Amino acid sequence: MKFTLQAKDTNSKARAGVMETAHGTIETPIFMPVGTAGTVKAIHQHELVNDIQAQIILGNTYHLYLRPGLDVIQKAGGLHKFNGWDMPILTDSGGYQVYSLTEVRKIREEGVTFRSHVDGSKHLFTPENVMDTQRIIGADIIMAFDECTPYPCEYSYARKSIEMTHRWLKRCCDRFDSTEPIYGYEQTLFPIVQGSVYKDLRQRSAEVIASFEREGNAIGGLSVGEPAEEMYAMTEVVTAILPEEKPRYLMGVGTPVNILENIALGIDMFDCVMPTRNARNGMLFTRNGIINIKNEKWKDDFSPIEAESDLFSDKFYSKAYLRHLIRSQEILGAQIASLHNLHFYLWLVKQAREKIIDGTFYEWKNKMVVTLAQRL
Ligand SMILES: CNc1nc2c(CC[C@H]3O[C@@H](OC)[C@H](OC)[C@@H]3O)c3nc(N)[nH]c(=O)c3cc2[nH]1
Repeated sequence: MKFTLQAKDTNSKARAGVMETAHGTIETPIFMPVGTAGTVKAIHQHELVNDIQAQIILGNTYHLYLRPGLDVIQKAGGLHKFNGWDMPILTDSGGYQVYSLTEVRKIREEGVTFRSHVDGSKHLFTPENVMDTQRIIGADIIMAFDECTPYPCEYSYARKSIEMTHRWLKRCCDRFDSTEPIYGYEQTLFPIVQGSVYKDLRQRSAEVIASFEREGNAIGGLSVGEPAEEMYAMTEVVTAILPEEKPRYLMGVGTPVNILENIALGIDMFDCVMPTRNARNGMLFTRNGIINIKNEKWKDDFSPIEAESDLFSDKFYSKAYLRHLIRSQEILGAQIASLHNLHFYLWLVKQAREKIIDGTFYEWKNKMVVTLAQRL
């Protein structure tokens, strides 16, 4: 996977670049719609490509391993063939899900045993078998098996945890580098920096991750409930150490404001369930601020969802109609709101990229973060 830096902001650490994968190119900064179980919830493939110009989507090892199962995905010829998305895919390793979705789990040096949240069956994830699983899924970018520490987390626990995450990373690299792609195209492994909210642990983890010299690097263990200032402080510490010429992926982030602030801190790639999950509950992100469409004030507002947007459904449907759909829990409500939010997130990072290239990012970012936080 090749990464070319195209522009760097002079007033911040923001940068614009392009990643080249076996399934196409990705222009950064980029937002990656989350398609946990092999689908971006409520969105059709042609909408992802044509309406919101998504460039890469996410899948998740934990979910896909449990359902539909690796046999189905392998028989299909990999996830791209299975869900018909012939552009780049990134899969997370499942480490986070094992901690966030399962009750009964044990973390050992060997790996993590857990019970499926689907049918209670028992499973073991190890650095080795999670690499094999991601080979079978066939994502272009795969993530190392790590421990995402909770927030808050004792310093002593976080210190022990990064050492295990680093030992697991070595096992991931050994396994990945000694196996071949199954479907004939190259895959890339990203390691993940941990260290909770402790500056010295973040520095140590970033140095160890950088020393593996992989083609891209991720920052984990954030967006787990810590205050935004802590997230920004840790990101700043880590981006000062991760190599400038490799893409940086901040996992699970975030709100539109989080994304702009972290672009300014040198992050290139983002993923978050907020645009789709919150859409289903009626929370719309717009260039003028946040709309809670369920609010009484939109009851007879027949103006378009977002008149300035170039998305057909933003102009075609009214706020009053979408409010009715969401309150009635109509499927169309989830579809319209999810497409709107994803379109907005992709528009926002595209705007950031263009401003970085034309040298106006910093002033634009400082104005936008005020506007985007407004409740309309
Ligand atoms: C939300 N905040 C957050 N997400 C995070 C994720 C992805 C969640 C993954 O789960 C699914 O979304 C819930 C997505 O999977 C498609 C995402 O990639 C993380 N993954 C790993 N391996 N390590 C981390 O330290 C980590 C931290 C996170 N913080």
